[in-house]
Amino acid sequence: VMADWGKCLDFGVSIARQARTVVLDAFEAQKVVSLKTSPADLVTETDQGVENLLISAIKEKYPTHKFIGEESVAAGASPVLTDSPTWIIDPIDGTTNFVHRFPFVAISIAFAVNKQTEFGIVYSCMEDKLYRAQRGKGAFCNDIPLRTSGLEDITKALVVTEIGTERDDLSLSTLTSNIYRLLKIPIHGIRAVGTAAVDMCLVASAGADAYYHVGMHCWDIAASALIVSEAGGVVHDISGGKFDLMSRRVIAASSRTVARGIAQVVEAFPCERDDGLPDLLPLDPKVIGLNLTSRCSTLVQGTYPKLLW
Ligand SMILES: O=P(O)(O)O[C@H]1[C@H](O)[C@@H](O)[C@H](O)[C@@H](O)[C@@H]1O
Ligand SMILES: [Mg+2]
Ligand SMILES: [Mg+2]
Repeated sequence: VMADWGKCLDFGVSIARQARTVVLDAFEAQKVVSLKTSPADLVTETDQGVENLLISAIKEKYPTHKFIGEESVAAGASPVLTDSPTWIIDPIDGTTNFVHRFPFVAISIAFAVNKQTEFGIVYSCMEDKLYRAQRGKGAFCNDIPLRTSGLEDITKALVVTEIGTERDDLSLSTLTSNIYRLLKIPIHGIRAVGTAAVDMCLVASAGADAYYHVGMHCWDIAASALIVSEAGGVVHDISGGKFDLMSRRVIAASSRTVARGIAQVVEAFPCERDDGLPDLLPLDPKVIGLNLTSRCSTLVQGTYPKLLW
């Protein structure tokens, strides 16, 4: 029988609401900003404070549960997802927006058991939009049911993506040529809100038709990936194959057709998986009928083979 994690979800919503008041109070205040992996990868005391607030509240109620938190990982914790009940937390998604007071900042909380996401919560703090989904039970924004646009025709798509924090030539040339190739399809347009979690919730709520990105982390999208699929959307790897939460690549879309259209023109740049495993080629045996057993031990330099089906 499927365990009902509904009470756990309710607890998650209650601590997300508490955390939002901390974010709102800090939003106008002076901030101490530190750098992480690049001059564009920022972190503040509020990121760390909110993560500590969430983790200590959860530990008190569920002492055996595990955590993958963005700022805990930045401080050295290992982001390996086991079968144990695990909370995957991004305390502030959109830290650069937060620092600049660009009003799109989200708290993202996902909960996984046996490596399967059971619920996801994304609180877009300045908009006061609390998105949530429980596996098999639909997706909601402030208790209103969500459905994606269902769009099939990519030439009518509004696509969201992110600029990310990479500033090296390979990442930036891949990223900008992806935008160029998408616009040449043509599509209606491209937007970047500055938080992956909100980008994906826009797909779930039909405000956009697809989101794609290479370089974000599991904590950015674990919650919103479930919200998109519970809203009737699809979530795939950037190649069009099977989505892998730890691979740092994703396409979330209104339909498989739109996802396929994006997979055909965008390319990935190599980036280290969240779980530190050697990068698996995004080959979904079902999709290409291959019997793949060995892992791809080295990154395929440049771009991944196109997986068109
Ligand atoms: O603001 P954080 O939690 O660091 O997440 C952002 C990430 O750092 C950026 O690289 C992405 O472009 C954003 O979409 C993430 O939201
Ligand atoms: Mg984030
Ligand atoms: Mg963050």
